[in-house]
Amino acid sequence: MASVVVDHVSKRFALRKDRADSVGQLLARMIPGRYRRPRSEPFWALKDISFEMPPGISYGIIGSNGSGKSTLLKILTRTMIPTKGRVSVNGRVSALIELGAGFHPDFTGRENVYLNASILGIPRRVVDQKMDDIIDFADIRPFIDTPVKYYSSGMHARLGFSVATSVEPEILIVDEVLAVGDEAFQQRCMDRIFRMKRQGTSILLVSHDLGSIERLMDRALWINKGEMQFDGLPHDVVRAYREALVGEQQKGGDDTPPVPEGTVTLDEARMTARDRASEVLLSGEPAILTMKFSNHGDTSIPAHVTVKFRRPDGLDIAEVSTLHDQVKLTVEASKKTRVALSVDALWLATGQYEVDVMLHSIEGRLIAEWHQATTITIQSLERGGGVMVLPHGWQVTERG
Ligand SMILES: Nc1ncnc2c1ncn2[C@@H]1O[C@H](COP(=O)(O)OP(=O)(O)OP(=O)(O)O)[C@@H](O)[C@H]1O
Repeated sequence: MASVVVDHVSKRFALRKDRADSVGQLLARMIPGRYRRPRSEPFWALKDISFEMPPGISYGIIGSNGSGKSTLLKILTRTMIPTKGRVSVNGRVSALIELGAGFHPDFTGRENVYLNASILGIPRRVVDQKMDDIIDFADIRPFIDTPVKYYSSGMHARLGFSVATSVEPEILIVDEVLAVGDEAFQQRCMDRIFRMKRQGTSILLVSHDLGSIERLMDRALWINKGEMQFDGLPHDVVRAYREALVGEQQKGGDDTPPVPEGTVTLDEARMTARDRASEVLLSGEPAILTMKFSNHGDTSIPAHVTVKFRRPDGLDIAEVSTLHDQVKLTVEASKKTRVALSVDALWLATGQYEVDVMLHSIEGRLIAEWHQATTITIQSLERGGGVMVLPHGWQVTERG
């Protein structure tokens, strides 16, 4: 049985249309007998959404602002009732949806941990055992006995996330709240989410961080203006969503002229071992791909670089991009721009591999692509078949 079933769910809000056009109209409303009920119009924030999340499967939900993602999560956690359709959620749910939701402002952080846990049915004895971990992960020890109304939004988010993930849920539902924390904290959150996922927790994560959705989730859902646009593998959903975003940007009056062909050239692309002077790479060793671009035009071009590693038979092995990793880059006019991609380990089997390089403008237009910009040779000391070298170990235990 699926752990989450969303069955033809729609949600209608009443959108108030009672804008007063003048102070006179505003005052007139206050006169007894002249009060009119504000006019309202129905607004469907969700329209006929259906999907199923099997146990242990993690879903990322994406969509532009106001598309209905938070509304869907609120319906799943039963803080909101659907106008049509039904949801069923099987398993112990822990959710982090609104900043500080479930926190009582006058209670201290510690008291709120107990309060939250008791709502989730976690006994006090268990919370006592976990308290130190919860405080440490949230990194708020000096403030744990201070009422949460004095917490910053970052402290709220840290404590909320720490509690929600420390109670060993079967289903973890997280909205974009993580975005308020600093980058180091966001990284720790993503690491913890990933660890929980590996241990079997189903994650439902709303995020604008498309790279994390692609890396960490098993499936993705794109909600567009309240409607289900795409339910599929993260890579496919994210790609379709990105393409739509680029299309919209272009429609929205992107009048930067296309960069003429030949304006940017790739003068060099070379992959070498990071810690020794060698172009033959040992499988698993750190490596650096150095690219040198020349911009022969007289306008600097803010751009994104994408690098794709391929096997000569066309199998895509990996693709990375400054867009996904949110790295800013400008190919300066009449200059050379050096871009280095540092790779911690390429666990590839012995063989030759091809590297393609693409350059896009920030509006998403292809400026140039260099198919087989360089070739890399990998040598592996391991025997065995397959595409990759598997870092591994064996353990044999004799019994009896
Ligand atoms: N209680 C409410 N009353 C009226 N309209 C609402 C209510 N809650 C949400 N909406 C509207 O429903 C739509 C969907 O909102 P929702 O917060 O679910 O979007 P979202 O995809 O989570 O957006 P974001 O990425 O900005 O968080 C928006 O237009 C919002 O203004």
